[in-house]
Amino acid sequence: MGSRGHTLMEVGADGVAVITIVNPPVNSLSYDVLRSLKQNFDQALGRDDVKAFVVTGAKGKFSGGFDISAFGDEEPKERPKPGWLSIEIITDTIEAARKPLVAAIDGLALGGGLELAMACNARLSTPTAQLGLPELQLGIIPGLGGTQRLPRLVGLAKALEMMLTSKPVKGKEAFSLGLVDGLMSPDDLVKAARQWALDIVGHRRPWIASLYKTDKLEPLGEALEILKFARAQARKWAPNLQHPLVCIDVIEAGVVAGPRAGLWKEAEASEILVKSDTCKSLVHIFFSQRGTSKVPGVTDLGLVPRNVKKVAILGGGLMGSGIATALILSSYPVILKEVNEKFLDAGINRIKANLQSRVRKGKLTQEKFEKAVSLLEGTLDYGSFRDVDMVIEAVIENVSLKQQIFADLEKYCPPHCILASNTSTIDLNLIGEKTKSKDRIVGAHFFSPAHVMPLLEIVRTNKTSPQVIVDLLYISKKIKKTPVVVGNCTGFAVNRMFFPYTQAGLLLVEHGADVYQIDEVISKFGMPMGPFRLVDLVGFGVAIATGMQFIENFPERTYKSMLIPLLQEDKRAGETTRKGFYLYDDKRKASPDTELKNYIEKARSITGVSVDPKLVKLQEKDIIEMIFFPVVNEACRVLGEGIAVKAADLDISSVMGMGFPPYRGGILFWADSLGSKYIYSKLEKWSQLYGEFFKPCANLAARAAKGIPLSAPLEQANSRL
Ligand SMILES: C[C@H](O)CC(=O)SCCNC(=O)CCNC(=O)[C@H](O)C(C)(C)COP(=O)(O)OP(=O)(O)OC[C@H]1O[C@@H](n2cnc3c(N)ncnc32)[C@H](O)[C@@H]1OP(=O)(O)O
Repeated sequence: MGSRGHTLMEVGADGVAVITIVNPPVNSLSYDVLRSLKQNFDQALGRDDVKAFVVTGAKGKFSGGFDISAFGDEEPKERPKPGWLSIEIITDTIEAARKPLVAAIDGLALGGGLELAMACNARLSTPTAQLGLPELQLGIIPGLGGTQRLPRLVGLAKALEMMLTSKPVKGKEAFSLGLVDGLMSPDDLVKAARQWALDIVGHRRPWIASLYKTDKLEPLGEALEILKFARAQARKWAPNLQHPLVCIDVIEAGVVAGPRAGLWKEAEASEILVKSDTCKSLVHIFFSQRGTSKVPGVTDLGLVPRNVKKVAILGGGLMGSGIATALILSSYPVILKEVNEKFLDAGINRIKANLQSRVRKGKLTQEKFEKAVSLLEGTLDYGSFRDVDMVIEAVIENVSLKQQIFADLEKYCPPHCILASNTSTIDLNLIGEKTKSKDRIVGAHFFSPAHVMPLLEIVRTNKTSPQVIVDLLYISKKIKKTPVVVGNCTGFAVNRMFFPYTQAGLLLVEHGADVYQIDEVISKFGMPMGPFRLVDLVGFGVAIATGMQFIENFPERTYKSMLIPLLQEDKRAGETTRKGFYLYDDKRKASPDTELKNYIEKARSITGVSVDPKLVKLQEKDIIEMIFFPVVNEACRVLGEGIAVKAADLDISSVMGMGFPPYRGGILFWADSLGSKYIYSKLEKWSQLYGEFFKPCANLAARAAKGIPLSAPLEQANSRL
């Protein structure tokens, strides 16, 4: 690989050496950049005409932090021992230099970027720059002194909050916290930083080494209490993760034994964490999330997204109103169409309620609320569809209704208008059957609640034009969703992969496993909720309707249980009826129901299944495998059929669509950590014991036979067969 960035140094007549980090797109700190920085620095330290330094980043960005793609470099020659970077370079060379340094921060200073800035003797930033230490999101801790310097600049409580939540602060807040010393406009930034540096030289401003500041640190007793509280929070928020606790330990070492001891502990812990499975998984998620918008044959054609100025939404129900909320929040004018005044009012009120809830949580100002509402217009006919650029249909899942709607849309919308459906299961070719506009029909499958959930499944048929996909990819970025482009099939990628999730649960329960134990184990694994709590939330009406789709399309591998229909017969249809697999109180808190066993017995007698003693006494590991391996199996099918472009897209879909724990890297990344052979052999065994539902698919079987990872590209798997 070629050079990964460098720094540029320019020495002015004023005696200030300005070092600029140049490594597009985010000026990350690669080893090349760090080496170049050190060279510049060493050189200028020896020059008599240099009195002081300013460090800044090219093109309005200070630095996005250490180069994440270099995490995997096993033993780079540049990293001879722990602490080489953070102690020898950042602390003993830069912070301890005989000439002062000022950081000029525009755009962003994240992770190692902010850590470098904190080692400078002062920091100036623009009011909108983002400053933060998001390392925990990657399974590591700040490793260039951030755990030591941030608490000394902003106090322990705030520093812990910033590190544990990974959330950056804006320049303006950073100034009020004491993290930066002055705010400047982007145009004045470097000039002001030069002057600041000269002022330090001339003793007109203090020469501060952040590492030894103590005025912001809380007194020891209080500090220990804060750390204790943070530990309790970290255990509660992320019970499966070690590194937040390691971060707190490292911070504590600095507070108790002094910052140098803290630096050493930080360096040693970083060395271990960067090699951990958690870090590898989270780095995989970081790059995979950015990779979903690179679609071969679509985004490599040089197409430019068209300007979508106005969107129409059909249907103001839960989905339609959520989608409208997401769009107006991102400044898209929206027309909401309903069939009568009553439904239209209800839809508009739902949208307003979505926005108001944001205002209440402090996430939206009243002014922005009003602006968003002003972008919304209600209608009962197609009259105003003349100038819309995109329509999203979000009516009930009824094929003939949708066919009629799309035929109407073709008549009333301009010929360039994108015709999208939010269907979660129905074949798009069927929906567009009565039109001649198949090239502009596309699926825009949002997840409920649409204004909150981060995933957008973009479904293309073999007729959808690449331009339409490019347009939708752009819109998804604008409305802050992660897009994943998938092919057309029953359930598309997410619902199809996860339909065995509930089914596996039902199969286990009919064979004697316990509903509540399954949910508990699966939650502990890291899912937001187990299969039974989830189906209660979704509601049995929807669950049965989608179940029917799967029975129709994949009869051989659908486990047919009567348990949910039996419960529904008794008006137990999930959370909305206060009874499903759980009982719900006024506050929607779920508790187990002793009556459930009667229904299970009845279901068992209908299916003719008897209790299997082995499945009554399942270990945690068995439950996890029996619930998730069928999901992995379906993911392999989706991949094998080309419904998903690459395995990483399914990892992102599982994390963002279903809440699969990101620190396990997504469904297939996790599966690969166990091995295709192992998963195959388990599924094969269960399929003999419990039927076709578990039968490994051809793609999985082929990979297991050759020992190829499930995430390896398809050509690789095929070519070696
Ligand atoms: C030792 C130290 O303590 C360890 C560290 O510093 S770890 C790194 C800490 N820094 C971070 O976690 C920041 C990570 N980056 C981000 O959050 C976001 O990329 C950002 C806010 C900087 C920019 O966001 P945005 O403008 O939406 O652009 P985004 O698409 O995310 O990134 C642009 C490109 O830069 C890459 N990139 C961003 N940050 C990177 C980094 N730190 N290292 C390597 N590549 C990076 C992305 O992969 C993407 O590449 P692509 O164009 O090939 O897909």
